[in-house]
Amino acid sequence: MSFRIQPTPVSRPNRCQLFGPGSRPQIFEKMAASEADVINLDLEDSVAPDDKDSARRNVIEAIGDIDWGKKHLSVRINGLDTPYWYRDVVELLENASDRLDQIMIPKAGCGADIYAVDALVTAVERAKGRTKPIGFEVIIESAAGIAHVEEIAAASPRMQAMSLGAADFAASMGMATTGIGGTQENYYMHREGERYWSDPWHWAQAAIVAACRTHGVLPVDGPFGDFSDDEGFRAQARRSATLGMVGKWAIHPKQVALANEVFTPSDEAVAEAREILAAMEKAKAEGAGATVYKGRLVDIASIKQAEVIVQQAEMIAGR
Ligand SMILES: CC(=O)SCCNC(=O)CCNC(=O)[C@H](O)C(C)(C)COP(=O)(O)OP(=O)(O)OC[C@H]1O[C@@H](n2cnc3c(N)ncnc32)[C@H](O)[C@@H]1OP(=O)(O)O
Ligand SMILES: O=CC(=O)O
Ligand SMILES: [Mg+2]
Repeated sequence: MSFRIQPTPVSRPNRCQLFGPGSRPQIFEKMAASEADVINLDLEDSVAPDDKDSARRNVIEAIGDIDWGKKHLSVRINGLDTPYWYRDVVELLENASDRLDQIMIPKAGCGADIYAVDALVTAVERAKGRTKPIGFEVIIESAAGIAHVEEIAAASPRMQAMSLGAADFAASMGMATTGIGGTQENYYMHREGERYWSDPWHWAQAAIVAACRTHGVLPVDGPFGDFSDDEGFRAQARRSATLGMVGKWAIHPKQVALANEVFTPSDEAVAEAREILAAMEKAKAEGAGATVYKGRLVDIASIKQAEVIVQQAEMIAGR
């Protein structure tokens, strides 16, 4: 640990981010009524080129007209390699109501990408006298993005969250798959006639978590494409939670409950974490820095581990 204290990310539940195409306004009310913590209205890859202008209008209208409750409301703009993104930013910030919380920048490739969007957002905010600063979330979904993940996490005080986008990431890396997240048939170890599947997303997720935790940004797992595979989704989400991610996208409403289930600490996990804290209080009172809990070592680091779980549970309960 450096002498510099690890920054704390924004304190809000981010267990599930529900996506919906901006070109499909019929589902916006359903998105608002869902149990997702974050809503992502999409102007990017789920919207066909001919629908970009109308999707932008739909989204701007819906931000003001629909009751989004306590949800964190985000719009995914188009990538900086397209002719659409600057209009997305300008029209959103000139015309959308203050209910808009965040914009999501896809295909972030370097810190300068975030700087460019920040400069434009800041100029429009000032010109329009917007007093609520817009937050940023980004998607790491290219070779360049993962190579520059730390400078991206540090690129702006607006940065709140960072997701792994498995689909574009796989394409950019030249991975031999059309699957979006989850187990990949050919990614296995072989031993004595048996196959043992490994996790091709692991290293990118770990890099994202490390960059996010260094700079006080929420790490999030992106899409799981096969929405008929609940157990596959759960397994992917559990691996992400174990690595330190705080939530996962839902690309279909049936994935919302699955994400909430995995990223809400269970009663058992919270009870055990509280017991560890109590055991360490007792140890401290007795002048010890380490003790035994259920036959295993717990020490001062265990306090920090247990606090992660308790604080996450309390934040979710208090939302
Ligand atoms: C790789 C990436 O970039 S992922 C992020 C971008 N992609 C997206 O945003 C895609 C988001 N998802 C969708 O567009 C849709 O869920 C699809 C295309 C996958 C499936 O849509 P459908 O064929 O309509 O799904 P299905 O028939 O199972 O829908 C069941 C119900 O959920 C509703 N629904 C579908 N998608 C959503 C959604 N994203 N949010 C809320 N409700 C939804 C449907 O309107 C339907 O409602 P009803 O029962 O009242 O009629
Ligand atoms: O945008 C998300 C992705 O997986 O690509
Ligand atoms: Mg993508």
